[in-house]
Amino acid sequence: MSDLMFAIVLHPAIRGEASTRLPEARLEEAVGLAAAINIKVIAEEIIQIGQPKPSTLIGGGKVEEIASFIETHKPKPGLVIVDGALTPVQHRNLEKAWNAKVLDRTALILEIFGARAQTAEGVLQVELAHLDYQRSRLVRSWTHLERQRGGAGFLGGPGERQIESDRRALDDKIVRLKKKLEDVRRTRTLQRAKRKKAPHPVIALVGYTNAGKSTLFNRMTKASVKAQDLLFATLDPTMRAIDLPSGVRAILSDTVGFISDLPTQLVAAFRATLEEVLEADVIVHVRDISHPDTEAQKADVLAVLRALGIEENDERPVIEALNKIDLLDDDDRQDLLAITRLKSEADAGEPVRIPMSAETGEGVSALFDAIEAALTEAHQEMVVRLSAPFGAARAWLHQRSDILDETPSGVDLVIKTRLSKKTEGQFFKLFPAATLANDADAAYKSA
Ligand SMILES: Nc1nc2c(ncn2[C@@H]2O[C@H](COP(=O)(O)OP(=O)(O)OP(=O)(O)O)[C@@H](O)[C@H]2O)c(=O)[nH]1
Ligand SMILES: [Mg+2]
Repeated sequence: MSDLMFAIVLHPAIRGEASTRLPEARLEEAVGLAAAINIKVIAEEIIQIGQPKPSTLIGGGKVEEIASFIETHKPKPGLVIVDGALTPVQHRNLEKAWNAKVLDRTALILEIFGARAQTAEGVLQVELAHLDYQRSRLVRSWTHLERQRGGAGFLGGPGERQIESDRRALDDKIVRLKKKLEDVRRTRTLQRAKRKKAPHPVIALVGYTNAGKSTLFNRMTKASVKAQDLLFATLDPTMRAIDLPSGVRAILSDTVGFISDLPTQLVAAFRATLEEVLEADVIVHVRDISHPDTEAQKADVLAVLRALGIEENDERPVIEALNKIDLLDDDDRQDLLAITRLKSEADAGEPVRIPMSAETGEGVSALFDAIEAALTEAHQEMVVRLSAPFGAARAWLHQRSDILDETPSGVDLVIKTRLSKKTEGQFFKLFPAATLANDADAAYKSA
């Protein structure tokens, strides 16, 4: 087993396949992914592929060359990572030819998520995604075998029955796992419901893996004077209460990093974990602006957000934190600062962009200000007149909003609060007798 620690990483560059990235950068990313789970990469190579081979993807000569490298190299690599998609047949044939374990990109990402998952829910989710992946392989290889056997005229061989029973065993496991996951989720939903009662806005950090989300999370929670995680004992470990410069308390949430070609099984599985993102009041998209593929990474992140159901026309404010400016040379840095200044004035529909460095702290206070501004915009201050009897309406507002002031006015109550457009809509639908008042409202003033 120990030679599984030593790996070869291959990036198949298939001719004619559109990619926004250079194969060199993709290979480098794959090597970085392997390193993330402590695999020692002893060789890496870009494999040019003119015509993908159905049986092995990679051409026969190259397969043999790699086989003999594996055979003779000390220590012998027990793992080959193929940074692309392999069909089940290609997967099996390559493992046989190389006498080594083969992981394609999806399998590699599943391994990493498996190694990183910490909460009970996370572990179950990854396991489920894994089984799902295995099952899809089985199904596809089964149909393939069936076709082959059909041609050769011996249907119903032992291999097929084996696969059938494997598949049933997997199905059973999947059902059991889903049930367990449901139990864990029910508990979490209860916890979330409790948290909902606290009227604090949620700020979600999202971004490509390695963009600097956790570094920024740590800096922001430290920068916030009264940062503490005692407020809600049930918060996930990656959520903290922070106080914004104006004193408004908010919940900051760190999230799992995104990556290009995130396996669909994982997007589905992590939907629940990413619920915080779905319900956040402000989304901070953390970008590694010093990375040569920063634009492609941004596109990937937006694609995953879309897959999660966050559309481009979502009215929620998005702030781009252009991180790692400390790694830019002077010229690039000046250009970036100039462009972001121009942009913030020109494109009203574009996200606010803040150049910053989570490492040095530069720009972090500007980011705080931008978050604060976005929150204020998302949560308009308003004065509402509740006519008697107002008990239910008042309780409803207390549960869902930040009450700034309450003043009796005759038998009525005038409440000053901060509401998002959505909550405002819900409120006036539920309590049509309530009316919007103004600060200048005479009744309010004279009350
Ligand atoms: N030079 C520099 N390095 C940074 C900066 N921010 C983060 N890093 C480094 O970038 C690497 C990744 O940072 P993380 O905060 O772990 O990134 P992440 O987005 O949380 O990554 P995942 O959790 O894998 O998605 C670390 O080595 C950080 O030290 C920055 O502003 N400047
Ligand atoms: Mg992180």
